[in-house]
Amino acid sequence: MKVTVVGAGAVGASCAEYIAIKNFASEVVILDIKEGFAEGKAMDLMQTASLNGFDTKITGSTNDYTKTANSDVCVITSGIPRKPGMTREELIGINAGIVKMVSASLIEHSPNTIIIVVSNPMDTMTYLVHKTTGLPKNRIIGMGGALDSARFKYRLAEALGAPISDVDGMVIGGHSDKGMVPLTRLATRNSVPVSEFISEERLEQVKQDTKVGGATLTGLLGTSAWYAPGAAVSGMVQAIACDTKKIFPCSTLLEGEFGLNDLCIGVPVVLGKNGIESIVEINLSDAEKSHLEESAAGVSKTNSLLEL
Ligand SMILES: NC(=O)c1ccc[n+]([C@@H]2O[C@H](COP(=O)([O-])OP(=O)(O)OC[C@H]3O[C@@H](n4cnc5c(N)ncnc54)[C@H](O)[C@@H]3O)[C@@H](O)[C@H]2O)c1
Ligand SMILES: O=C(O)C[C@H](O)C(=O)O
Repeated sequence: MKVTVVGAGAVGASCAEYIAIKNFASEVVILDIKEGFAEGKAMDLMQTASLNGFDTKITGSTNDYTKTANSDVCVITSGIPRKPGMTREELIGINAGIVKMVSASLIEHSPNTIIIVVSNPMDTMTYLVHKTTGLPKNRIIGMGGALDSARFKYRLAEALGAPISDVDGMVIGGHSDKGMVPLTRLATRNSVPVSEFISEERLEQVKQDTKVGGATLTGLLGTSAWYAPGAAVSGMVQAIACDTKKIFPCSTLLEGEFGLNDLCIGVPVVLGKNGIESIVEINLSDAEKSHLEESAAGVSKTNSLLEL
């Protein structure tokens, strides 16, 4: 399994590190436009191999896409991150051009690749890759829900006073401060609905804290987060590499599923060797449906800013 990560910045390097540490890929290529940067990150990471016990070969490339040839999975993290006070949507102007150019270059050298889009605004960037590359829909996957769900579980565990491993939950909808739909009704502690343990008010607080998870970290760090994003991507790449058929909420092109059309937004999907193996159309309550529709309207509004 060969994986390319475009963007050797905070998120790209974290993706490469977690993929390598999990030791399921034979090769990871990191590519960046900044001279020598990807090569430096790759060398630094390779010098952790004997310490962390992995055999994945990591190499770097300064914008030379021939080095990425025949990648099975390509992860796009290139682009600017937000600063405190900004929304992800404000990044569209710069990131759309980068994502369009990068995805075309990747596909030129790896026509059979599966693409995972990370750059923000992620749902719109995923839609852009659909509109401009012609790759089949199962091979274009946006990463947002896996991260948002991890943050949801972190907040749930905090509220419950429980270990995170005892908690399960999922966030669907757009990867934006307003658009996330944490499914509190379906969240559990060891199979028991979390509503058995905490009040509606506390659960509402968990929901709100989850939705602004990225903004909270951006406020603390001065730029957006990277560890959990990298770990979330590595989990998705592993599911594809090992054909696990695990369910992740991912941004995918909807063609009638959940009553939505012509946009990419986070819904549960099965990930395996073909990328998105299927969309899992779970039953939503009326309130959840209307939150997902509102979220979709927000994503479509951002999509309309694309010059297609
Ligand atoms: N979807 C998510 O859940 C999620 C999570 C975290 C970050 N992000 C997004 O990921 C992106 C990257 O964040 P970061 O913190 O790593 O930023 P960063 O600035 O640390 O890294 C971005 C890298 O992209 C490189 N780059 C820019 N243009 C390029 C091009 N044309 N070709 C190759 N490389 C190029 C830059 O040189 C830089 O090294 C941002 O848009 C951020 O909002 C998304
Ligand atoms: O918050 C951001 O802008 C980055 C990313 O989308 C995140 O959720 O961490």
